[in-house]
Amino acid sequence: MYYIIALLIIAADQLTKWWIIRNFELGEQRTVIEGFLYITSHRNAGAAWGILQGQMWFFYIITVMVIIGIVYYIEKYAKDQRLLGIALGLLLGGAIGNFIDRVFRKEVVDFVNTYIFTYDFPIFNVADAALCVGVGLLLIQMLLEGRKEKENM
Ligand SMILES: CCC[C@@H]1OC(=O)[C@@H](C)C[C@H](C)CCCCC(=O)CCC[C@@H](CC)/C=C\C=C(/COC)CC[C@@H](O)[C@@H](O)C[C@H](O)CNC1=O
Repeated sequence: MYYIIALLIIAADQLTKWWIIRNFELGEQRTVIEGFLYITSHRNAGAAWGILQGQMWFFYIITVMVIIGIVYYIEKYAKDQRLLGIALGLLLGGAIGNFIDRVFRKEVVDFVNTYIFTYDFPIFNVADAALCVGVGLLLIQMLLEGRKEKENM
């Protein structure tokens, strides 16, 4: 079930990246919301904030470990915990989405360019957004889990 979430994320991620590559010159920018949201065709051969540029083997190893860990957790724990399953599905989709880029393109296609309170946030893509939402949901799940344990004490 949660694999469907991952598949939807991968499809949305790869479709948007494909659309960007077909319709945008590298570096081309189009305004969506003046001063807040732009679409900018960008490439990143590293991880968040462009760290570890070109370290593809490192990314392959980390991503494969992340994917194995997520599938293990889905099989073991997400049967009865919906929020956990959704978070893991988002993380799985995001990790695979960027993994596909790294394997076939040796770099990740980014295009969402937001200025959050004038801070030029790094340009990201659907896969990154899914990863971040997944991380956020995991944190919420852990907080809820912690509270439940306290109540049961
Ligand atoms: C989101 C994880 C980044 C993603 O990790 C992945 O692929 C995973 C599955 C594989 C990595 C090799 C391992 C994780 C490295 C951890 C990391 O990097 C610190 C994460 C902080 C994060 C909190 C969760 C903040 C937010 C950042 C950004 C996302 O904002 C929405 C900026 C994204 C832009 O710099 C964009 O150029 C990035 C480019 O698309 C490649 N993306 C990746 O490497």
